[in-house]
Amino acid sequence: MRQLPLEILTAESFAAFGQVIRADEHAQRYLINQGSTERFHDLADIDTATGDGRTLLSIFRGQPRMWPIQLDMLECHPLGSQAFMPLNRHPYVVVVAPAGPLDETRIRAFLVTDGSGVNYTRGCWHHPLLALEATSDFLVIDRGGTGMNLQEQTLDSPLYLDPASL
Ligand SMILES: NC(=O)N[C@@H](O)C(=O)O
Ligand code: NI
Repeated sequence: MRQLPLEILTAESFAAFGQVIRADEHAQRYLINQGSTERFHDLADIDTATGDGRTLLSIFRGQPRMWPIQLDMLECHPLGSQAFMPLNRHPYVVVVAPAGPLDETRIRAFLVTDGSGVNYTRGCWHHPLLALEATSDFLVIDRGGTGMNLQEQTLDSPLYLDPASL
């Protein structure tokens, strides 16, 4: 079983898979509401318009995964993007690979500990939600509508997330 190291999530390291959603100094931001509110503007490319697509806003309540964490499959959404924004500060793990035919050598894992969210681009391979430490709620924005928007693939070689790489 191959160990998959956990990387730190940055906009640059995640660029091939989508956007990092973070209210920080890198965002386009400006004051609104007579200066009482700061808007961190347009943080992710929400892509749900394919076909009769419409944008869904949901909450996913993820149960914490227990170590060792074995990964046997990835999935992708060929018709739209999918964004996850944590509603608490519990850590979680994002496992991704570039869109297109799944190349298992290009699977990467990111540990998120600062409350940042992620938006997977349309077709980006990812593992279903991997919450850690506690039951965790995530605001999820993805595509509703007709068409098969979930493709799953079993890995030829299962992977283990390597906690020692933290
Ligand atoms: N299937 C579903 O709605 N959830 C997955 O897409 C996921 O990425 O968690
Ligand atoms: Ni998904």
